[in-house]
Amino acid sequence: MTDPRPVEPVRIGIVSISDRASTGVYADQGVPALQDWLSRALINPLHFEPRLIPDERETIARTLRELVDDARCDLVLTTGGTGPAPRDVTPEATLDVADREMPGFGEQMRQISLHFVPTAILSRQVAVIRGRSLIINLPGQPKAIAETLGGHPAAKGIFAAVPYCIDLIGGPYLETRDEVCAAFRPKSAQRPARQG
Ligand SMILES: Nc1ncnc2c1ncn2[C@@H]1O[C@H](COP(=O)(O)OP(=O)(O)OP(=O)(O)O)[C@@H](O)[C@H]1O
Ligand SMILES: Nc1nc2c(c(=O)[nH]1)N[C@H]1C(S)=C(S)[C@@H](COP(=O)(O)O)O[C@H]1N2
Repeated sequence: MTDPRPVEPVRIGIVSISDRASTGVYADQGVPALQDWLSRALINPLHFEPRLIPDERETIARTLRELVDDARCDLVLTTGGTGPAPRDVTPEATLDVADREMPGFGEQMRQISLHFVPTAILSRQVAVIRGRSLIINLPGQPKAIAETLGGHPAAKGIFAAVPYCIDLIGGPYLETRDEVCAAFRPKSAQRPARQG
């Protein structure tokens, strides 16, 4: 049996949080790296809402509220500002806008990242739900984006759990390309395969 329903469009907020990239000291690689990975992983038509902002708690929280409440994003990914330096405040700002915490994402990202760098434990990244949107922090190193979303042979990437999480909070049905990211859903939540 094939699924006759059209692939649902998805709205994704992408927030690069960097003092230096946002003031032009270096070119931002966060937004392009996130857009590249998501465009390869997802079959759905994607609408991106990109933002490049400094490491300021109020600015980060305001941006996240705007992306969820006004731009109606189903998913928001941030990159940067998760470490222990005094200006790293992304997790605090994310918790400021949270309805609920999703601790498994941060736990799994640190597990994955330990297969790449011993300093993985320095990332305080969190994930939360606000309304019907999932917000996830990723580390600032541009290479950490593909590492945490896609994973390592020894540790599954976190994106595998994102589609089912978005189902459960009432968002669109995310469909992935298995060669980039094999999403996992319980059998009862799976739709029939697509033709072709
Ligand atoms: N948006 C970005 N674009 C390109 N490289 C970045 C970006 N964000 C971080 N990096 C790189 O990853 C490193 C670690 O990221 P982190 O978020 O800790 O930045 P930082 O040292 O606080 O500096 P800044 O906030 O000015 O980017 C940075 O020092 C930089 O080399
Ligand atoms: N997958 C992955 N995770 C990673 C890293 C990385 O290069 N790859 N860098 C680590 C380092 S060095 C730090 S300081 C923390 C926090 O980074 P951030 O402040 O850029 O968010 O993320 C860690 N997690």
